Amino acid sequence: MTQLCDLIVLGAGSGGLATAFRAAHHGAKVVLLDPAPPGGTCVHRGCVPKKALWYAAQLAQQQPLAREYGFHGAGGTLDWERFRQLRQDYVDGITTRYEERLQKAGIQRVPNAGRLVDAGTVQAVDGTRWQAPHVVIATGGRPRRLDIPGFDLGWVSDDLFTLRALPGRVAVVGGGYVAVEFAGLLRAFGCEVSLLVRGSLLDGFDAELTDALAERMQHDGIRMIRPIEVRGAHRDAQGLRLDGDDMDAGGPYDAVLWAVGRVPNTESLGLEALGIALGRQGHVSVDDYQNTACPGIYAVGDVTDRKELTPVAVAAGRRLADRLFGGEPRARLDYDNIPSVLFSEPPLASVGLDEARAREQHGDAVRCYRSQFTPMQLALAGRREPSLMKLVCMGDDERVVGIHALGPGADEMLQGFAVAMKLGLRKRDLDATVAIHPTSAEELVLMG
Ligand SMILES: Cc1cc2nc3c(=O)[nH]c(=O)nc-3n(C[C@H](O)[C@H](O)[C@H](O)COP(=O)(O)OP(=O)(O)OC[C@H]3O[C@@H](n4cnc5c(N)ncnc54)[C@H](O)[C@@H]3O)c2cc1C
Ligand SMILES: NC(=O)c1ccc[n+]([C@@H]2O[C@H](COP(=O)([O-])OP(=O)(O)OC[C@H]3O[C@@H](n4cnc5c(N)ncnc54)[C@H](O)[C@@H]3O)[C@@H](O)[C@H]2O)c1
Repeated sequence: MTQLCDLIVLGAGSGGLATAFRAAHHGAKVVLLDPAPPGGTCVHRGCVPKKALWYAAQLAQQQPLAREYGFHGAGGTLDWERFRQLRQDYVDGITTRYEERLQKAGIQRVPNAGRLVDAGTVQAVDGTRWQAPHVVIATGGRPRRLDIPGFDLGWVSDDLFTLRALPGRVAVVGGGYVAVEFAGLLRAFGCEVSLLVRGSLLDGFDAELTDALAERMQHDGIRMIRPIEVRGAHRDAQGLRLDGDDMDAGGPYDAVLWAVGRVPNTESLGLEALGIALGRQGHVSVDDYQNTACPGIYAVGDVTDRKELTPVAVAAGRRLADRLFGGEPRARLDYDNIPSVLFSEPPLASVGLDEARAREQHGDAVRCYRSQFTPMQLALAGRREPSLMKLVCMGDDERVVGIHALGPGADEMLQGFAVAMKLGLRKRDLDATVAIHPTSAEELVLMG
């Protein structure tokens, strides 16, 4: 028998949950399918457990600084198993709260994968069917696996969250968010880390800041091997070896982390039969309103080819539910100027255009301001570990089109500046703002 409802959501990750909750809030009868516990990548294999690792890494890094400040006996090694349990308890708490909220909101949760059998009908793997005028695809993605010999000898990011012990020597392959974050985290916990990068590091971020970050990572003991194309992996008596092109891939290693991007979960959804086009990498193509080519079917989050960030999936899902059920026919997410933070050491925060893209688009109308300084907390201990901040401005009235910050605190600093940019920030607005002293953030309003 086919059951009827107003909205079917495939996937209970960041995007699917946000869509379902907002639609239910507007009074829609919602069915939410996911074979996994609610939370998706962010809660179980992404942002949340990663940020827990980052907090622990920050504490590890504060210990030498405490000694430099004169603390005696500061320090100690991390009880990995205790920390792993704390992290898991925290994640379990989020999952439980989601389950309670879903029940309270009257959302029917189905612990099964689903696929579309026609435009408004979804079938779960056990054969149960639901029908609705609206179906949202929010099935997210998974780590990309390369078709090269020995790939299975290594880990992907999901595997790092189940580790019972840390490796000694580890190779991280990739140059994006996951590669750089995990290289930094593993290094902070004392692993010997090599980062093998095929092309540019952190494409899309401002090159001046990524160069500074690369320098800092090497200063912290991460061995950077680039440019290198890794063609496979094998094991010998000493450990794991990577097969590179002309360049020496280092090694032997105890572990390899493949961090070579992510692919969307779109294969078994029945989309092609409905005329829904998939992009080159398998993403669902959507318009500005999250509509696919098939009326009544929408997609949000990592399954689309937009920025793969939790707040993006959440915001797109909420806007979509407001449009379908909240009486806001023009509601849609503005994908411009989305801020993001890379939880490296130190963190790298960025919103808007980097200098290269700004110059591509606006030529000589671009003017950049920058400030390089050692934060007081580090300078006090005699360290020279500069932070770098940069404003990218455009036109005679110097509209701020990019803000980039690398340094301690950059992660918490950027959100407010991103609001200002959304409101049309000009350089003169920053000049007119009184600084907060002594902070690192004040540099952003004091650039000459
Ligand atoms: C290591 C790592 C760290 C990250 N850190 C950050 C960060 O710090 N900040 C940030 O903003 N973003 C971060 N991200 C990105 C963020 O996790 C994703 O952008 C976000 O989770 C995307 O949400 P989503 O709802 O689109 O998909 P997902 O969260 O992946 O959820 C998709 C859900 O769909 C389910 N599903 C799949 N197929 C089906 C089916 N056929 N039927 C029903 N259900 C199905 C899956 O089980 C899953 O639960 C990180 C990602 C990774 C991998
Ligand atoms: N802090 C955060 O907000 C955060 C953290 C992690 C992930 N994310 C999100 O998740 C997305 C995915 O992150 P990611 O790091 O998996 O992907 P990514 O797209 O950021 O980086 C993939 C990297 O793999 C490299 N690569 C691809 N194929 C390769 C190959 N065959 N050999 C060697 N290198 C190869 C690419 O050149 C690139 O450097 C990010 O784009 C980001 O949106 C966000």
